[in-house]
Amino acid sequence: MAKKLRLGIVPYMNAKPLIYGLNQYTDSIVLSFEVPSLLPTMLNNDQIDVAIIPSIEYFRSGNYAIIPDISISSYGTVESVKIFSKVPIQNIRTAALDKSSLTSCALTKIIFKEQYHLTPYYTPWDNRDDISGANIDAVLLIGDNAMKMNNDEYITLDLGQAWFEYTGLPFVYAVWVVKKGHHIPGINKLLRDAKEAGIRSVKALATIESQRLQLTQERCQKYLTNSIHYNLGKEEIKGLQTFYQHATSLGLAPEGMEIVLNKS
Ligand SMILES: C=C(O[C@@H]1C=C(C(=O)O)C=C[C@H]1O)C(=O)O
Repeated sequence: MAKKLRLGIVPYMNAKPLIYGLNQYTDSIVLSFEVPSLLPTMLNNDQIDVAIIPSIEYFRSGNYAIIPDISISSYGTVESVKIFSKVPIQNIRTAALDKSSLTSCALTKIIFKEQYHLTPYYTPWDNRDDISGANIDAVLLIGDNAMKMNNDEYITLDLGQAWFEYTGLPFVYAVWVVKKGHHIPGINKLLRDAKEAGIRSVKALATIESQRLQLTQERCQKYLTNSIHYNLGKEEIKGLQTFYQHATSLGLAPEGMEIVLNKS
């Protein structure tokens, strides 16, 4: 029997439209679900062949080629990448950053430093911990945990919105990648077709996710159609390059990396 293609993907609602169309390939594809910060290591260790990885990691590594036309992005409000603060944003002195994230941790540092002139003391955050009892001013949460948080108890900052106000550009959180030189015939088309099928089925997906997360169907559908975007066109590439420039200027990524798209 031919070896199955191993895909690594984040477990959050935002990624579901990208994999919905792959359900029909259970004989030839196996999906592994893991938090974004761990997927690059799995790819490097050859535990998987293709992965959705945090965009910052693409620039840190230099070892990957990006599958064209697909991303997890926002064009303004993202809803699921948020600072939850106990104090006004300008007064944050200690901030804990979701350990599951890499890109949004970098984005937090960029927005805090460049927009708010803040350099808080940063610590990692395990999202099983209790925020109200923790000795920190603010927490960055991403994904389903951020969606499920009660906004009323905190001052919040939506980082997709903050980025858009700052740059006028979309923000790219994650991209599908393969290791450079790892030729997987047909992978670009397979993942693009899957994305298109997922987007066509977004209503059904929102219903499934609303039950899983105990959120309303309307909220899930709005999130998957208005907040999260799945293209990687000219504007998103510009957003990605602009993020990379800010990241290098703060020492969060090495200089000299190029955007390389996967050919097959
Ligand atoms: C928008 C999101 O994008 C995610 C954020 C990531 C990060 O911060 O490293 C990585 C993958 C994406 O799934 C989210 O999960 O809320």
